[in-house]
Amino acid sequence: MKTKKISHVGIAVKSLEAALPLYRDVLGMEFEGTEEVAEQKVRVAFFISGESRIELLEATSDDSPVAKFIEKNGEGVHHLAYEVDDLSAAIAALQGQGVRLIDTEPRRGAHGTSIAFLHPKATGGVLTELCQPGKH
Ligand SMILES: C[C@@H](C(=O)O)C(=O)SCCNC(=O)CCNC(=O)[C@H](O)C(C)(C)COP(=O)(O)OP(=O)(O)OC[C@H]1O[C@@H](n2cnc3c(N)ncnc32)[C@H](O)[C@@H]1OP(=O)(O)O
Ligand SMILES: [Co+2]
Repeated sequence: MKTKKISHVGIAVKSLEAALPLYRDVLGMEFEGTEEVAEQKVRVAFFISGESRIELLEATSDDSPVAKFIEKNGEGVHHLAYEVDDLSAAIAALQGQGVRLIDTEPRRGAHGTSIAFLHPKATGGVLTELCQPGKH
């Protein structure tokens, strides 16, 4: 498996609306819009940063991974996402290397991507997402 660029950095926030001015008006980043990703129980907002993005994540329910994360750690960096060309092949390669995965099948991510998470216990405490654009 070979990762390409950093697709995005996911940041857990309590409220997208409250966090938006920092990224758009203080840091001066281009705001791409918001989207709900029901399967992940999040609402996300994207900002463009060069060839990568910042993904703000707001929980849409109490049992959302993001709600649990904020309860435990407060707001902050939640995950790193790398782009891959072929997510199914990447998952198979990781399984072949015995890497602990959260998702053994591609799931639907934001703006039509296919995504899969590696377990933070397998990645030195960094929740890691693989992301294939325009697949789902
Ligand atoms: C929209 C989409 C997209 O980009 O397109 C997204 O990004 S969706 C983004 C939101 N979706 C996700 O995050 C889906 C993948 N995440 C998950 O399945 C879950 O959050 C897990 C990572 C498996 C953790 O859930 P679990 O119920 O096990 O919670 P837990 O608090 O008991 O955590 C188990 C251990 O993992 C650690 N842990 C939990 N979340 C972590 C995180 N974000 N980064 C690093 N470590 C983390 C905890 O501290 C704990 O370690 P200790 O045992 O040492 O205390
Ligand atoms: Co993400």
